[in-house]
Amino acid sequence: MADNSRPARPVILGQNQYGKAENRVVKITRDGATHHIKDLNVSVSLSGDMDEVHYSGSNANVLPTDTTKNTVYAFAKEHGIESAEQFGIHLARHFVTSQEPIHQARIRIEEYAWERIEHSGKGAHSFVRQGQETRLTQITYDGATWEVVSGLKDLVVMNSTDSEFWGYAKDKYTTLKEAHDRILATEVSGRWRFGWSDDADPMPDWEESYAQTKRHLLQAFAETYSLSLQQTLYAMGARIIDHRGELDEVRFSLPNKHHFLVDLEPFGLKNDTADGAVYFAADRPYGLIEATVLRDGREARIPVDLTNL
Ligand SMILES: O=c1[nH]c(=O)c2[nH]c(=O)[nH]c2[nH]1
Repeated sequence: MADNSRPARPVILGQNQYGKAENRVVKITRDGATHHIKDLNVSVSLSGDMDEVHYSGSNANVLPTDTTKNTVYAFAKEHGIESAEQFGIHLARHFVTSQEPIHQARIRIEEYAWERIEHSGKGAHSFVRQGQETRLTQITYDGATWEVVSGLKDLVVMNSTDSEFWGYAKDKYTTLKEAHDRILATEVSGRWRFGWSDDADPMPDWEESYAQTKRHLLQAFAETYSLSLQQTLYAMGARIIDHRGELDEVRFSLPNKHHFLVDLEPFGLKNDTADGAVYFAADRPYGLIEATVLRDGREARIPVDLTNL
């Protein structure tokens, strides 16, 4: 039998800690048609009487990192998230007081702030992530003709309801459950091409055009009851083409930022969308939905791959 006892070597274990890092937890609280959101990235790090797992591999003192992850999601559902500080204090106290070998818990939390999208539709469940998007433009001139393509990237938006996805094609590899109430979130990358091409014609008001195009995009996102991200994309593009006569073409690349309902049944907790739920915000893989929306009769010139622009 292998001798796993502490080797007689002039070597000792120094500081050590362990836990589950970057638990992406999104808690929606429903107050009638008004939703509130808490979006956290929670990292748990525990330390204490952990010599044996390092020296001999005995796991007797090790609360699995998987358990620390489950605790984060279960606490979000059971106790809610009032503030990152309150949530972190609650978790740290739990680990230190419930597991004798754990002497110290360090909980690090990043919180992502969301603002409401003001719009004239019903409900208050549409949000835009705080922080500026990056505004973009590309100008091409051959001495006679101008081409101006502007746009933005890194604009993160979410609807916490009014999104479904069902009735899709199925084959033997399909496992996705149909969704009748899901979160729809994306990080918008969009480009729009101006019709203006000739110095003899009046130039568009570039600043006003950007502000209004962004506004229409956000409002279409907020006001569209979505059966797919494809439908929402088209609604955003169509609204821009309808309202902004200076633009001929819009192209969007929309990653579907999946939010999965966490299964809390094993802990006796019901987690369904109807009364405010806890989600795991996945970062990859992600669906990627891309399309061009054109003014009828105009040519599509924005490159298919927006990273080339
Ligand atoms: O809005 C969506 N469109 C899809 O094409 C798709 N595919 C998928 O798995 N989920 C979704 N959601």
